Amino acid sequence: VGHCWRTIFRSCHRFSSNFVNCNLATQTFTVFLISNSIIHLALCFGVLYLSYVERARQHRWRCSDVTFHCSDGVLRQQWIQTIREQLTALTSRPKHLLVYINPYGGKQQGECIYEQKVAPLFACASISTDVIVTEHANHARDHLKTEAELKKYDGVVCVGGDGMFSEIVHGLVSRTQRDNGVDQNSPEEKLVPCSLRIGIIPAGSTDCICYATVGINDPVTSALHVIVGDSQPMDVCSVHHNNTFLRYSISLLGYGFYGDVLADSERKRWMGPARYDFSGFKTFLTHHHYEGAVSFLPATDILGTPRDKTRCRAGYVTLPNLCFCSIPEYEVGWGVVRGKFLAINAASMSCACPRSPMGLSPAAHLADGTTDLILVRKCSRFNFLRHLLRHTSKDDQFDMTFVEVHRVRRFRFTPRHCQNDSELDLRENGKQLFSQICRDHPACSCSPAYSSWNCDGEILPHAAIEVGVHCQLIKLFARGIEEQPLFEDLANPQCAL
Ligand SMILES: CCCCCCCCCCCCC/C=C/[C@@H](O)[C@H](CO)NC(=O)CCCCCCCCCCCCCCC
Ligand SMILES: Nc1ncnc2c1ncn2[C@@H]1O[C@H](COP(=O)(O)OP(=O)(O)OP(=O)(O)O)[C@@H](O)[C@H]1O
Ligand SMILES: [Ca+2]
Repeated sequence: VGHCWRTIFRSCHRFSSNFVNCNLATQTFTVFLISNSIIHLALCFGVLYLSYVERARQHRWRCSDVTFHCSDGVLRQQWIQTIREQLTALTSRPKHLLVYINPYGGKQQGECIYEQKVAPLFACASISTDVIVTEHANHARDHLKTEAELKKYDGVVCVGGDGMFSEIVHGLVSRTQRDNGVDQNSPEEKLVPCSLRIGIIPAGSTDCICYATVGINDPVTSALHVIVGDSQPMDVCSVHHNNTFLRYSISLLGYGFYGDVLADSERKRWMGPARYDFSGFKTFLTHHHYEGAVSFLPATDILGTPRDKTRCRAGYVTLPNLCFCSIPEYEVGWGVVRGKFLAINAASMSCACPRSPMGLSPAAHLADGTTDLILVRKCSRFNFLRHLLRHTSKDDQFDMTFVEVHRVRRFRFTPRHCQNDSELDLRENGKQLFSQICRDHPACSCSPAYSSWNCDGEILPHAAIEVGVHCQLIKLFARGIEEQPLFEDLANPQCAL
């Protein structure tokens, strides 16, 4: 027994000092905290094997093993029973998951990443899975919307990028609204939150949702967040045009620069993730601006502003905002900005990604019911480059005379020249007109009348849109970015999950 305790205590530092509370006189003990980290327990010839989650550098999590020897059979049984009881008490952990793999996302490694890195971990944690490798775009969305037997599952996992995640969100949100008789076409309707959590195994080009909710794009780390049953609520924006539902957005709604980058990059999918840099460079040189009016409802009843130095981190709790405000009621508080813009961006979360580790709006929150509306007015190429460059450092990209940022609950955009339903025709005519003019004056610097909205990596068919934020409509298997412990501290008790 003495040897057993020594082994345990030698291992304690890896979990927590509270790992074992032992009374040697009565030989009673309790195990706590550690159970959060354990993902597998096995007994073989009197030896107890535990697999557990351990933190590594830069928000990475890894799976490790520890072995306990105990010659006392009764004590051994007590240990196993206690740990099993603790594990059973962890009801937030998923047991059965529905997994969708996009074999064509990012560098087309989705299937390989899942088979080699994720499936073995799920098996080790006794999680059963139904796996669907998608055969075409919107396969996962339509399956979730109409066919999937959702009652069988504790969560849905997607292996792919932001586009694949967006499919899952559209499938789940639409299904939930249909099941609850909610009309998605009404912009004022309060949507019903989805009950199933979503896991993202990053295998795309940007993977911004994963990066901004976990802190790193690493399939093993994301799989471990699913296994331990983390839960991170997230805001979702609904986008409408003339009382018709268009799409949901979770990360970026971008008109002008990011719309044009996406439109150009879609034609270069064969380039893989590098297409964004190529199209980004090209769009930067093109330097188009767009005219229009942005009206918005500022979020006045919240703590924090987009210019704060605070960041949305794990453990930051926001109460769900129960008032999804109907437009007429709040018409009074709306502000309007008119002008010529290089970019109009709405970031419902930081949009941090490897290209921009702090993101488009570093202080944005994942689940506060607001989106940060960033307006970049027409300026010189040099100034726009300065603004873009600040996304790659800690400098404040909003501290420039041509940039303004508002934390809002709703907003509308109306492009200049926009007239009701004929907007699309105008868009086409506008393009023709523009190309005609530019053929006639090749050196002119005029811009086309319309850009496109980049809605989480999808192009929207209308320029005039109305957007509302739905607070905490979905939940992810994540916990937000954790404050990073020093590497020396990783073996410290405070580092228990
Ligand atoms: C000078 C370097 C400046 C770098 C500035 C980088 C800022 C990058 C901010 C990225 C924000 C991504 C937000 C996430 C959006 C996702 O829902 C969506 C779907 O995956 N991804 C994109 O639309 C993909 C959007 C990808 C946009 C890439 C833009 C690259 C710009 C490059 C400009 C080069 C100018 C060089 C001049 C010499
Ligand atoms: N089997 C498939 N064949 C073709 N397209 C698919 C298939 N499955 C999913 N898709 C579509 O592929 C698009 C891109 O996928 P995904 O988001 O996984 O990768 P990505 O675009 O490289 O990454 P990111 O969105 O992070 O930039 C998605 O919009 C999705 O609808
Ligand atoms: Ca938000």
